[in-house]
Amino acid sequence: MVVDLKESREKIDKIDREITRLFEERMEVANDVAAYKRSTGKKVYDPEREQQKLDTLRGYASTEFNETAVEDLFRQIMSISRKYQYQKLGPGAATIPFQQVDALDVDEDTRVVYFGERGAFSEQAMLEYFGDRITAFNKTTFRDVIETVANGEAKYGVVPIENTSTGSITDIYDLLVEHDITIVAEHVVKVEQALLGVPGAKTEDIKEVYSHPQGLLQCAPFLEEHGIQGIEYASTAGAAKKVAEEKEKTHGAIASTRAAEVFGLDVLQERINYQSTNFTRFIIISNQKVFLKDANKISVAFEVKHVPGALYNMLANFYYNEMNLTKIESRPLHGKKWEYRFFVDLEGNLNESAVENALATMHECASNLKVLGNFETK
Ligand SMILES: C=C(O[C@@H]1C=C(C(=O)O)C=C[C@H]1O)C(=O)O
Repeated sequence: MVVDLKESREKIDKIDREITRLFEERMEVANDVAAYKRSTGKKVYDPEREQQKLDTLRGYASTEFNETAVEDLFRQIMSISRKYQYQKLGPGAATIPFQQVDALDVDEDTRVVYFGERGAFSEQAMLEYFGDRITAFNKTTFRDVIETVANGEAKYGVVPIENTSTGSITDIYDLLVEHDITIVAEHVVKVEQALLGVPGAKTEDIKEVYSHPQGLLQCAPFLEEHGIQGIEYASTAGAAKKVAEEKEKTHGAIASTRAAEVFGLDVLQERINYQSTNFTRFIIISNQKVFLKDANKISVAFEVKHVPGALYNMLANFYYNEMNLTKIESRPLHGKKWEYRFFVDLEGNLNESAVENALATMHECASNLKVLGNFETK
């Protein structure tokens, strides 16, 4: 005979009430443990003890399904217990080698390196973020920008990391883990492409345009409509420079209106990109591990073992600590076939106990965990 639903639910209600009572009793004990740890300076997280507990509890389960389920359940319970302990201990319980600052250290002598040529969108991002009271210079490859910051030749660097139309700029992700640098800020630029030509030229004169492949793609309908041939070039601002040097009336460039100013070109037509929501996110990097007090996004990189559940357990740290995951990206690990490094963006500030808790546990679940930065996103 089938048991009545009402009857089953009443049973479940009773069991759940008992589980809640026991859970609260357990948390009371965790409070005692926190007090003990505070007085002895012992670390909150004890992975050996947790592993022993999981093994023992699995042994109590009567089916294979329940073995996994019990492990899953107690991973969560212990994570919550740790989160509670970190809260009781207050900030600084987990050691994160980042220093909070009220503002970034910037003055007229501060050297800032940006990617690309003058007039590039990276330069625009830099000027919008820092203003012009800095000492700016450029490097034409991502690697050079990153190395210039890593070795201290520049205090800050500005590079693109993501575009709304084309996605992540993966080279930057790889370079971020290769060097000891930190993301200290981000800045989003609305990318508006313009048709530039030599002074006096008209749109009808243009037969060929130079631009970065992205620029050509973003303006493809315009080029087709006007019967203009697109030719790929290293960067948008570089294309503007080339057109200015050639002084050929039939040659144009797709670049920013700023590039026109820089290289003395005319803006023949503004906003020729067909997608109006064309934004690029730039990051400001530093070789100092600092974060601003209003920082609300954390970027981390990590690797996990090539075993079932490895990524699940890693991501569970965020869920258990109520950290909203806003982006995940994976990049191939060199020398390891079909294995990946993960890049995750999370909402949070390094001062929060939930974040400290998550990071302390993440260190145990992953290898080569690197906090790439904690910065403000608007
Ligand atoms: C409660 C403790 O702190 C942490 C939480 C645990 C738990 O909830 O069982 C176990 C080990 C520690 O990582 C403890 O050290 O016993």
